[in-house]
Amino acid sequence: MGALLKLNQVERSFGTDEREVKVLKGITAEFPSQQLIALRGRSGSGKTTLLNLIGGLDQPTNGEIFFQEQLISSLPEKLRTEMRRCKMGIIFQSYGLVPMMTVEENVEFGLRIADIDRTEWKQRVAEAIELVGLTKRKKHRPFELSGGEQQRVAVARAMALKPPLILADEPTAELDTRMAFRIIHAFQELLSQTDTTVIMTTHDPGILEIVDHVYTLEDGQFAQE
Ligand SMILES: Nc1ncnc2c1ncn2[C@@H]1O[C@H](COP(=O)(O)OP(=O)(O)OP(=O)(O)O)[C@@H](O)[C@H]1O
Repeated sequence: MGALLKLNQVERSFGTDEREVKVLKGITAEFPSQQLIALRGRSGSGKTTLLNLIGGLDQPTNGEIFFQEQLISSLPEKLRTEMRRCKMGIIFQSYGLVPMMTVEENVEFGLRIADIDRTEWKQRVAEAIELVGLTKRKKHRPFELSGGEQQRVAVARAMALKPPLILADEPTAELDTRMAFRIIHAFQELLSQTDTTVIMTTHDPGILEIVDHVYTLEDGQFAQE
């Protein structure tokens, strides 16, 4: 099989005419399976915009995005949602947890909507919650947890799915160094056992050093490394 994800001259602008802002100006790249990839760039450089496009939460102004060799950038919203639920783990602050559900229920819900066989739920949920160190808090609801703990629930929800692609926007931003590396090692373990690729935004120099590849967004394009 070819690359897991291909971006072909992807552009995204916001606004029109003289108020138009060109955020992404032609991104071309290929991302294989089983990679831990970091995306960096200064504030406003378009990292979140790019993750939204890859996750099908937004569509490019021009250009194409292929995921598992399927052109996803022009799929209708319903199909993009289905693809995201089944094949992507999303760790974004705005892609929130369900407030009325406990930690366990939130992680299980991700499996339910992805149509994962019910017999696998219990073990996958317990494993993922253990990986992010929240076993003692599994009966709590999100509002009873700190920001960093909520972020770890989102990580567990994505990890339990074991999807081909995990997209994570600053997944370690609110965590202390020890917990941040625990999460990164959990990503590494997942991708050594499955075909998962993780694309995450980060500014953390320690993390940038241990990932497989770093892409830097500069002036709407990937800078040459
Ligand atoms: N829906 C939108 N409408 C108008 N402008 C937008 C929209 N979304 C993003 N932008 C603009 O696009 C630019 C890039 O934003 P984006 O959130 O992708 O940056 P970022 O690199 O993730 O920044 P940060 O590191 O601060 O999170 C910003 O100038 C932002 O104002």
